[in-house]
This record gives sequence, structure tokens and C-alpha cells, in this order.
Amino acid sequence: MIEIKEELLESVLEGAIHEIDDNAAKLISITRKIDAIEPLHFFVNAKQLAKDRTFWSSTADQFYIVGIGKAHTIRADSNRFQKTEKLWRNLLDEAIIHNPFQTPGTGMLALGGMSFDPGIRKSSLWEKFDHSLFAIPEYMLTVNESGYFLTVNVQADAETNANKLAGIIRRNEEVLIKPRPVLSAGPSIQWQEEVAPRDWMDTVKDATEAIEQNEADKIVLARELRVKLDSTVDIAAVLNNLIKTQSNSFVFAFEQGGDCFVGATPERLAKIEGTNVLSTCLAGTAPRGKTVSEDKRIGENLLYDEKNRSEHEFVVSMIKQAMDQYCTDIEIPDKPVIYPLKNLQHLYTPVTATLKDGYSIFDIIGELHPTPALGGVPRDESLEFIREHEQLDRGWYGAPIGWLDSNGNGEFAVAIRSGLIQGDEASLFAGCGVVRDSDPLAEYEETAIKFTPMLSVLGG
Ligand SMILES: C=C(O[C@H]1C=CC=C(C(=O)O)[C@@H]1O)C(=O)O
Ligand SMILES: [Mg+2]
Repeated sequence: MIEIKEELLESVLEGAIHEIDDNAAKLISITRKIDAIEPLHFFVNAKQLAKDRTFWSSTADQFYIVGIGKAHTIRADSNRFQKTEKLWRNLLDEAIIHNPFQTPGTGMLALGGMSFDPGIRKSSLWEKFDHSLFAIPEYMLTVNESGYFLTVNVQADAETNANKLAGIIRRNEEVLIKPRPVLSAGPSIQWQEEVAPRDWMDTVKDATEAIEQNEADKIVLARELRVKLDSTVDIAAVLNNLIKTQSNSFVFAFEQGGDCFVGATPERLAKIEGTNVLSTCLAGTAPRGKTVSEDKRIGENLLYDEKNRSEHEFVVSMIKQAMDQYCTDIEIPDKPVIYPLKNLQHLYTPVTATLKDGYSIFDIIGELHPTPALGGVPRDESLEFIREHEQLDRGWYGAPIGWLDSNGNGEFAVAIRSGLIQGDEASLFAGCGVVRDSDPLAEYEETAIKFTPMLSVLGG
């Protein structure tokens, strides 16, 4: 990785191109500080460049990344965590990176996600989404506590004319940073249909019986809701509404060839800053109350409810064990607290640790996914049950999505409370942890509430 320090776009580009001493094209990455701009305006403006867009925000931290287009793509099927990491490292070794700022989330980044289960054949619904797909965007906005950063990533070779390239970049940047485009109000729903709800409840019953027979201890089962909208969905409007309504969440969108996977998940899988590691145990669910006192009562009951505590405990003990290989100083409180969201509340246990030397975020997420909040216990047996009985292709639902930078910082969430939008149609997904004393109707109702964050921003 060659770092260069010149300030002007033209001269930085010229210097970078000058570094290229063989015939191969190289990826040049240049980051500059810019004036404040609404991340969603940047996202909307990008429509004029007709490129796939990526949106990531941690609403609790006021942290945003918006990626436009793809300067480079990293794809992997089998062995995807190791393969993606290797390809990313190779790319970093070759790239010419100019980032004087070094705050997490700036500079050359890979943004992307994975499917829940690479062991199944993709259905046509998810055909545009690889089992692992990361992109280094052409243009990227990062907003964090130290300001607004614009990164351009561009392929160039020794023959590239720096001034000409700088001209193209500047014209595109002008389009992207123009303020105040109008955000639309969002779609409304024409009809919606739950996919085979009775069969799904039968499957929950089958899962409890499998657990009764000691075939597994916990199995997470998901279902799908099909939605038809009155018009092609404006993703920016959906994101705007998710940001406004879903605090304490990661609001995300990944466009891929016209389809878009979008959602607002409360579940962090792993965050790494330097050697600090954060993870989250999130499992066990109840609705919000209509009054403050009812809400408090429901929360108290959730904290002491045996069924929900057992759902939660499976996640805590698995994460504790999984982190042990890669981390020291693992700290996990011995009791969960309530994590309130707009439509429901969860049991929540935070995990902090220190990353051991020589390991990366890929090691952590590769070990954690799927946690028993999305897969089950034991992992292999529960995944086998899901493959055999669940009547849907989860695609990227329930899987790691996020970003990582060239300094090893990054954050991944588990893509729940989400849906795949295809023009004026959408598939929404929601799941729940089935344990020994799960009641199919109660699990059905729990998943129904889990659809509401997405359903309400689609106009439901
Ligand atoms: C699988 C989902 O939620 C998981 C995360 C939190 C609580 C859960 C639960 O209580 O069942 C689930 O394990 C989903 O929202 O689709
Ligand atoms: Mg549950």
C-alpha cells in the first residue's frame, strides 16, 4: 500500500499514476474532507449517475456511509470469509491509497454482505445477490463525528491522463454533492400476502417436536410476506422513513442490478475499532406497551420470562465461546437488559473484548455467523432442519452485512427487519427462535410484529 500526501485532486492523481510502473491497471483511492451534506441527498443525486448505490448508517452513532457504483467487486461462494479476506488484502497491497484522515470508515472501503446459507442453491428471487459480494464504490461519502469525507476510487494505468480523469471525477462529484433534492413521501401498499402462514406454524410445531426428541435445542424459523406497492419503490424515501422511525438500529440498503435489499436491524454482529471488539447478544422478544406503565410491565415480564431467557442464553453462551479463540478480555454481563425499539423490545447483552494479534473482523464474523439468534443450537443440526423445512430462500436476510476499511476497522450487522425490493414488489422476512416450549401461534404473532418496521415504511 503506497500512501501519498499531495492535496489537489489533479496532483494526487498525477502522483498516483506516476507510481504505476507496470502495465497493470491499479486502483487509486483519494479521500478529501468536504462541506456538510445530507447523506440521503448524496444517495438521491447518485440516481443521475445510474449506478448501484449502497447505504449504511448506525443511527445511534450518527455514522453514515453512502457508496456509489463499483470500482472493484469481490465475489466468493465457498469458503467465503477466507476468500473475501484474501482478495481484499491483495487489493489493498496493490492499491494506491491517499487518505490523510485515518478515522474509521474513511479511505478505501469494502461494503457488502453475504447470504445466510451458501449451502443452498439460490432461488430466482435472490439471483442478483451472490453468496458473498463486496464492492469498493467509485464514490463514497462518510459522515462521522469528525466530519464529512468524500472518497473516489478509480482504476488507472500508467497511460492515464490525470487532468482528464480529474475532470470526469469533478463533474460527477458536482452532481453528487448538490444539496436539497426533493425526497418523496414513499409508496403505499396495494396488497400484501403472508406466504403459507399455516404451514409455517406447522413447521414451528415440527421444530418443537424435534427439540423434544433432542435433535436440537433451538431452531430459528423465518417466514416471508409478499407486498405489492402502488409504484416503483423510491429507496431513498424508504431509508428516510427508516432513519426517522428506527433509532438504535443499522439502516441499510444494497442495490444490485435494480433490486435492493433494505432494512433497519438492531442486531450488531461485530464492530472492530483498532483492537476493540464489540458484539451483541440479541434474542428474546416482546411487544411495546401502549402506555409507559404497560410498557414497563411487559419489559419486566420479558426479563424474567423463562422461554425468552432460554432463547437469549443460547446466544450468549455461543458468542462467549466463539470469541475466545480470537479475543482476550472478553466481558459479558451475566444478565440481559431491555433493548427498546419502536415496535418491540428485546433482551440484550453487550459483549466487549480485545482482538488478539493476527486476527481480523473476517475471523470474528466467520466464527459468529450464524449465531443462535438466526440459526440455532447446535449449529449444524439446526441449519439442517432449516434447509429441510423452511419454505423460503433467506438470501441475504439474517446474514452479515457491513463494511471494513483498509486499517482493519469495520462493522457488521445481522440483516434482519429487512426486505428485498424489486420494482413495485417486495419480499419481507421475519424469524423467531423456537425452543422447547414455543407456541406456534405466539411465534407467528412475534414474527408479525417483526414485519412492522419494514411494512410501515412501505406504507402499510
Ligand atoms: C430472526 C429475527 O430476530 C432474531 C433477533 C432478535 C430476537 C429474536 C427472537 O426473539 O426470536 C430472533 O432471534 C428477525 O427479526 O427476523
Ligand atoms: Mg423470540
